[in-house]
Amino acid sequence: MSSMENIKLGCAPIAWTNDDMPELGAENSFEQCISEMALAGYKGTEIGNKYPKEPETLKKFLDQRGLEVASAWFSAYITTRDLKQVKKDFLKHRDFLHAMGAEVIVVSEQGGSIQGEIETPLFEKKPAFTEGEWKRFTDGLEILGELAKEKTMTLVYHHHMGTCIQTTEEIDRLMQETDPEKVSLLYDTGHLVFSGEDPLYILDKYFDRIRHVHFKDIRKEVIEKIKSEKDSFLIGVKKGAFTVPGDGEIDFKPIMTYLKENKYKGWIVVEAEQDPSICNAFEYAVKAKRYIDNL
Ligand SMILES: O=C1C[C@@H](O)[C@H](O)[C@@H](O)C1=O
Ligand SMILES: [Co+2]
Repeated sequence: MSSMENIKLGCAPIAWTNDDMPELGAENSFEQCISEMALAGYKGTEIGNKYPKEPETLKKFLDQRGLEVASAWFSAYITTRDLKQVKKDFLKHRDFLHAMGAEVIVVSEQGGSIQGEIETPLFEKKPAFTEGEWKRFTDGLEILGELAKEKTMTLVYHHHMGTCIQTTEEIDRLMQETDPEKVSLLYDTGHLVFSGEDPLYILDKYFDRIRHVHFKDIRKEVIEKIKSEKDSFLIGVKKGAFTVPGDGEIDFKPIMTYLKENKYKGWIVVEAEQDPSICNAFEYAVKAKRYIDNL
């Protein structure tokens, strides 16, 4: 028996205005973004730079459009900054998400990350943790996971291109060396396929730890070019590496079937950063919604 009963479909604002490169979609306003998400039929959103920072204000805007907050990204610097400061920043983020009614907190370690470096080649300069950094990272992440649990929330770790947790081996090690009670996994189809990983293998292996899903597709020919031209992650995004489900290379049918048959409970967030002046955010949000509804 497959079921959509426990799955909520959300949309990320990154297609309207890109948080990593705010010049992409600078012309799109917050209200346009959330109105178009709601019009396209989504039930929730993640949080972008243009969203109001005050929970009551944000709630009012979202309630008017029938949208909930699914989660929001937290850049952790466990391996490079004082843990006291990391915890302080995380608590602020946690409490904001809690006030917004979210149940999961997206975390990505940015110590050593090259994802924001526009001139650094993505594949050639991929970072890796030293043995010491692995220990510092997993210990620190479990501490953040405990802080999430204090509010009955779940830390979901976002594997990501250009970071030290990108490949199957790195995800395996992270899963092995952290307590499932403290660290869960965010499953992002686009990042897995971009990196050359098998998304169904990861889904099946870690289904019990996956508590949040990002659906994004890739354009294979663009990724081949990024590799041959030694582009950075950000240049790759500008060139159109990512697109919405149904518009690229990934077959979402077996992924969706797996999630439904195994009664995945939580959010699936359509997240496809690309240049909105080339690929209109509303048009692509509608395209993704139709494709997913038909799966
Ligand atoms: O979840 C995400 C958040 C973005 O800021 C990030 O760069 C993107 O690729 C992603 O998957
Ligand atoms: Co993502």
